Amino acid sequence: MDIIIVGFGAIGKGVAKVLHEKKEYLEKNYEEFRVVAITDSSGAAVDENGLDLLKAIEVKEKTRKIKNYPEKGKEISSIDVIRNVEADVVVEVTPSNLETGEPAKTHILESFKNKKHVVTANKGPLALCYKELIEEAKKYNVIFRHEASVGGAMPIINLAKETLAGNKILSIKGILNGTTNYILTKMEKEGLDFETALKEAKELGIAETDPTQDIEGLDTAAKIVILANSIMGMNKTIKDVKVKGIKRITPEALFLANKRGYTIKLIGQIKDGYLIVEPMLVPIDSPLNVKRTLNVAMFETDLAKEVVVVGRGAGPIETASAILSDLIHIYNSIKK
Ligand SMILES: NC(=O)c1ccc[n+]([C@@H]2O[C@H](COP(=O)([O-])OP(=O)(O)OC[C@H]3O[C@@H](n4cnc5c(N)ncnc54)[C@H](O)[C@@H]3O)[C@@H](O)[C@H]2O)c1
Ligand SMILES: N[C@@H](CCO)C(=O)O
Ligand code: NA
Repeated sequence: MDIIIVGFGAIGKGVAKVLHEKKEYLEKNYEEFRVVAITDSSGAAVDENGLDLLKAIEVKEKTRKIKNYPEKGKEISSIDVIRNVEADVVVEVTPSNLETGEPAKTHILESFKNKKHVVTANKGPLALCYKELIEEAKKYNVIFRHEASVGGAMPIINLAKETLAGNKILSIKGILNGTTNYILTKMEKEGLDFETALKEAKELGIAETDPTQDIEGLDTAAKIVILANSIMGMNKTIKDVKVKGIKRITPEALFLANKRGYTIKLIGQIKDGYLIVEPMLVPIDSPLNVKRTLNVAMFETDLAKEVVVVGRGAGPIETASAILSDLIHIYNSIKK
């Protein structure tokens, strides 16, 4: 199966690393998953026989520009690669823009028009025009998967759509941002100051390209909009979310909360049609009290009753895990 990776930052490189590591596994159980093009803001590397993924990662890490890939690098836009390079699937992992959804929205719609399936981790277009994307995928008869867009490696979207199929999801409450959970945990457990904890999160490759999206709760807001629309049948946008971030939370506030048997977490919740993101007091022994980059989601359903999932919500390899599972789903759907 031939793949184009659009965006070659923390997640794009994570996908390349995982596809390289899992090469034998994939050939034995499915077929060769070849990356025939990789793009970033500088241009692209294109090889219809499949790029050398370790070389691509090395070029990006050394020169920050994938167009410097030897012989196969060129100055060409992602749109032209999507239009002109033969491939089965586009993996869209450019930065999430929560105002316009671009450039991802155009990349995704252009992929559909060119009969390419899409797997994305990008929250922008999903939070701003979910219905339009689903309708366009149907119109061009292509598969559109986005497990990585909420909770990273933590199974949540496909879990609700597949394993909990038939259930009515009555409410969802959880921690859906790894960066803020990492910062709150480091402040609480190690007394680290906010800026140092944020710097560490950036070094881990878990923060957004613009980390204010994490800190101000907008990343979590985008995710609960995606959940509301994709697994609860709503039609919401990010403007429907009441959002508060964690800027005001201090190590002292966490210490005081601990003294009373609580911690403080950035909670996103969807209940009775309302979408809210705010720091909340959480009992120390609550299933919501997960640490560092972990995410957690508590579903209330009509048949299965309460279901709680925990997993790593961010990180290049962890997020690539969700992208790989969506790629395998597409393989199983088109090649069998
Ligand atoms: N980092 C995580 O843990 C994580 C987890 C889940 C989802 N995501 C989402 O995955 C996406 C990528 O995140 P990241 O951490 O890799 O970001 P990043 O900033 O590390 O990388 C973004 C990449 O996109 C490229 N890019 C920017 N504009 C482009 C364009 N027009 N065409 C092609 N490439 C372009 C940049 O050159 C860079 O290579 C984001 O939407 C993010 O919200 C990230
Ligand atoms: N910056 C996001 C990445 C995962 O969407 C987080 O910290 O959870
Ligand atoms: Na997920």
